[in-house]
Amino acid sequence: MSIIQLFIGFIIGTIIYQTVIKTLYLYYVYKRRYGKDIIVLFYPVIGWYYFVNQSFKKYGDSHQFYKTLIKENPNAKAILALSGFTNIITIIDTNWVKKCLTNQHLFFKKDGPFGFDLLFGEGLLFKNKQEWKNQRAFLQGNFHFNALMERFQMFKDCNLQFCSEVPSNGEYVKLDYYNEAAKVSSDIISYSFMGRSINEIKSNQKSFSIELINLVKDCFVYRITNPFFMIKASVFGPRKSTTSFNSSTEKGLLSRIKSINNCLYNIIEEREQQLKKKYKNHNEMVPANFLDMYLKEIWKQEEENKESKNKITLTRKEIVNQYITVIFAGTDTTSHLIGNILFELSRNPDVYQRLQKEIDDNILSFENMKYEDLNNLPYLRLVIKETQRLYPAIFYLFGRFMDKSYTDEDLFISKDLEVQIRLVSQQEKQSGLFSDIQKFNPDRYNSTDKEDPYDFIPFSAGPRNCIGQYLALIETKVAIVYALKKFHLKKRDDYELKMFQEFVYSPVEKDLFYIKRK
Ligand code: HEM
Repeated sequence: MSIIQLFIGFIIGTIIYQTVIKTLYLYYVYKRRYGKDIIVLFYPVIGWYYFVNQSFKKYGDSHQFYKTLIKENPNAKAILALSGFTNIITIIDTNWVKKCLTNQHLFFKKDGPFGFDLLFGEGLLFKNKQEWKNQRAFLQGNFHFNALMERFQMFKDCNLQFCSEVPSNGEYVKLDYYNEAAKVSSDIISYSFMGRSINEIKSNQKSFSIELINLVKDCFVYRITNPFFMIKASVFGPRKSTTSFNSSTEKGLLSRIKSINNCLYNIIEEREQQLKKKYKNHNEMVPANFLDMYLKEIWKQEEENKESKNKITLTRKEIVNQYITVIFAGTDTTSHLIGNILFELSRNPDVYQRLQKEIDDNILSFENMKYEDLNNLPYLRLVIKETQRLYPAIFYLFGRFMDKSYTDEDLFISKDLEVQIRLVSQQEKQSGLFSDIQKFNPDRYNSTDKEDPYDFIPFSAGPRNCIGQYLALIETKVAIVYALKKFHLKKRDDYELKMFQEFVYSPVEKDLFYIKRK
C-alpha cells in the first residue's frame, strides 16, 4: 500500500470515526440520560452554516431556525448537533449556562477563525488557564471606570466624525450608520491602545483598522464556510491547518495577515525607540496608552533579566495579538449596538421623544457634557438593554473544550463535545417579562418581575466576561447623546429588516433610517 493510499485511508477513517461512530455514541448517552430535554440535530459535512443560510433565505433571519426550535421546545436544556465534522453541545438552560460560566476554568478555547493563532494566539480572547489569568490581571485596570473617565474627552472627540458627511442644508439623507459608528469605535480603541498616530498608517491600501476588521471577518467566514478547510481542520486541528496545504485563497489571507502584523511590529519598534530616547530607565516612564504600558513591562523584565537571569515572559507578539484582539472584539460589537439603538428610535416615536427629553433635561450641550452626566440618564440605560435583547451582537460564546468530562447531579458534558454557551435564552420562551418579545419596549426592564440575571447576558458573565463592557457602554451613551443633540432621525418605510450572523448578528441593510443635521 502506497503512502498516498495510507494517507487517504487515514482521512476517511478519521471522518467516519468523527461523524458516525462518535456521534452515535454521544447521542445514545445523551438521549438515555435526558430524553426530550435534549434536541438532536444532524448537519454532517455541510455544517450548521448551511442551515443558517437556509434560515436566512426562508425567513430573512439567519437565526429564525434556532429561535423557532427553542420556542417549540421550551423545556429543552441543550442542543446536541453534528456540525460539519464536529459534535457540538449548545447549552440553553439558564442554570446550565450559569454552571458553565462560573466554572470557566474547566473549559478552554482552541479553535477560532482561519489564522487565529497568527492574529490572536497570544491575546486575551484565546488564552487559557494561568496565562489567561495573568493577562487579564495586567489589562484589567485600563477598563475600570477611573481609567475610562480619564479618556472621556477622547471618547467625545472621536464622535465628532459620526455622520460628518450629512449636509448642513437641512435635508434628510441615508447613510451606513453601522460603518459610521465603527469608525468611532475603532478609533476609540486604537487611540487607547496605540495613541493617535496609528491613524496615519495604511495596510493593503485601506485604513489600517478597517483593513484589520475586514481581514478578521474574512478569516471567520472562511473558517465556517469552506469545506476544504473544515476537512483539514478536523484532521490536523485548526492551528496546523492554517499553515499546511494552503489553497490560493488561504495564501491571500496569510499574506494580508503578514502585512498587518508587519505594520504593527514597526509601530511597536518605533515607539520603543522614542521611549528609550526620552527616558533613562523604565521607572521614569509614564505610560500614555496600553502600548506604553506593555513596553514599560518589557523594559522592566529586560532590566531584571540582566541581573537575575529571569525569563522574559512578555513578548512583542503578545502586544500585536492583544491589539488585534481588542480591535476585533470591541469594534463591530459596539458599533452595531449604537446603530441598532438609532434604528429603533427612528421607528418608535414615543421612546425617541422620551429619550430626547431625558438627554435635553440633563445635558445642556454635548461640548460641555461631563462623565458624571451619563449617570443621569436612566432611560437610556433601559433603551440600551432592550436593544441588546432584540439584537444580541453575540448569540454564542466561542467554542469551549475540556480536558475531562464535567459531571454533577444535574449536568453532564462529555469531553468529546465542543461546548457552545448561548447568551440569549429566555426571550424565545415567551414567559413573564418577555410575553411581547418582538416589541421594542425598554420599560419591560422597569418591571417588578424578576428576571434571572443569567437569562440574558450580552457581555457574558462570570470571571471570563467581557473586559470591555464598561468601555462599550460609555462609548454607546456618548454616541447616542451626540446623535440626539446633533441630528434628527426619521423612519424609513421602504426597508425590509433582514438579520444575518457574520461575526456579529446584524441587519443586512445598513441605511435603515433617515438622518438630518439640526
Ligand atoms: C456591545 C459591545 C460588546 C459586546 C456585546 C461584547 C461581548 C463580549 C462577549 C460575549 C465576550 C465573551 C466571549 C467569549 O468568552 O467567548 C467578550 C469578551 C471580550 N471582549 Fe467584549 N463585547 C463588547 C465590547 C467590547 C469592547 C469595547 C472591548 C475592548 C475594547 C471588548 C473586548 C473583549 C475581550 C478582550 C474579551 C475577552 C475577555 C476574556 O476572555 O477574558 N469587548 N465580549
